[in-house]
Amino acid sequence: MTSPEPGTGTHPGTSTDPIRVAVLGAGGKMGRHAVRAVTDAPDLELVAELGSADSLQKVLDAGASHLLDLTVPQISPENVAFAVQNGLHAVVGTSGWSAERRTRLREQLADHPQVGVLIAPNFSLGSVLASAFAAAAARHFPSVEIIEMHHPDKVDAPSGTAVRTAGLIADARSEAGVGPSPDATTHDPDGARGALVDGVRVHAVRLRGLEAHQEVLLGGPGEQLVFRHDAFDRGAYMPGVLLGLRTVASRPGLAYGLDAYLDLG
Ligand SMILES: NC(=O)C1=CN([C@@H]2O[C@H](COP(=O)(O)OP(=O)(O)OC[C@H]3O[C@@H](n4cnc5c(N)ncnc54)[C@H](OP(=O)(O)O)[C@@H]3O)[C@@H](O)[C@H]2O)C=CC1
Ligand SMILES: O=C(O)C1=N[C@H](C(=O)O)C[C@H](O)C1
Repeated sequence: MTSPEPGTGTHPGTSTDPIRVAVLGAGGKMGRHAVRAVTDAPDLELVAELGSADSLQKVLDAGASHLLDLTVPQISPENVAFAVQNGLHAVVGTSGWSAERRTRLREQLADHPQVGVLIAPNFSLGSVLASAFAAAAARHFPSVEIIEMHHPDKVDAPSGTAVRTAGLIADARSEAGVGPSPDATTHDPDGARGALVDGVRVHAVRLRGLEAHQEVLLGGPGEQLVFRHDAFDRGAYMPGVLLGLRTVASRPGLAYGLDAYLDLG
């Protein structure tokens, strides 16, 4: 009998071998937290730390079984394609994974049916729940808008979380047969109404002092419901990072959103 692949135990941490993790973007703000979290986890082993000057060959030389991508939107698809081609599972926190990029990745995965990839626009449990609750509520309100607020060093806009939330809202409304909000397309000659993502207005604030925050505003006649989530520290994402690393090998194919690994009822 062959021994199980690392990290494929029925329950997290039950396989005998540690999950061998290479962290890409290890010197970045997320990467530094992830390096600590992986090092501290008894069932995980940090085998490689890569920055922008490193060759991906370092991942293979280190014998990694899992790649954790916390880099930049321009390079992330290349990193994940490398993982898939080499039979490594990948957990991806980097933003910028558009529908086109996900389609291309699914095509790559078709040739490697044993490989699992998780693209998690947000690893924080609170954020995932807030987006799910907002999507469930959005079918009952005519108006819905998203305000995402981040530190000014963020390279992309709108945030991956806001794009994902808009997608969930659009799907929920479509399934309920209510369609996009009629209020999303009001007169907007100067672009002051924000980006239109899957039929949902998204406003991006970049402000010194902020970390990562999002509000989904739902409006109906005479009332407003607001779902707000605040991440004050990057530690908020680490339980989700570890859950992703422990689960991805047992979920071949592409999972988009950490909710795929959670029982949200
Ligand atoms: N999913 C989630 O829950 C979260 C996702 N994010 C996302 O994660 C990503 C990283 O965020 P953050 O840590 O704040 O960003 P940082 O700018 O702090 O870090 C990015 C890192 O990527 C590295 N990098 C760039 N190119 C490469 C490359 N080719 N190979 C390896 N490393 C590379 C940089 O290394 P170097 O310094 O050597 O150039 C840098 O250390 C962003 O897309 C962000 O939106 C952020 C928070 C939570
Ligand atoms: O860059 C960040 O900081 C964050 N990026 C992710 C995103 O784009 O949604 C997750 C979180 O919002 C923090």
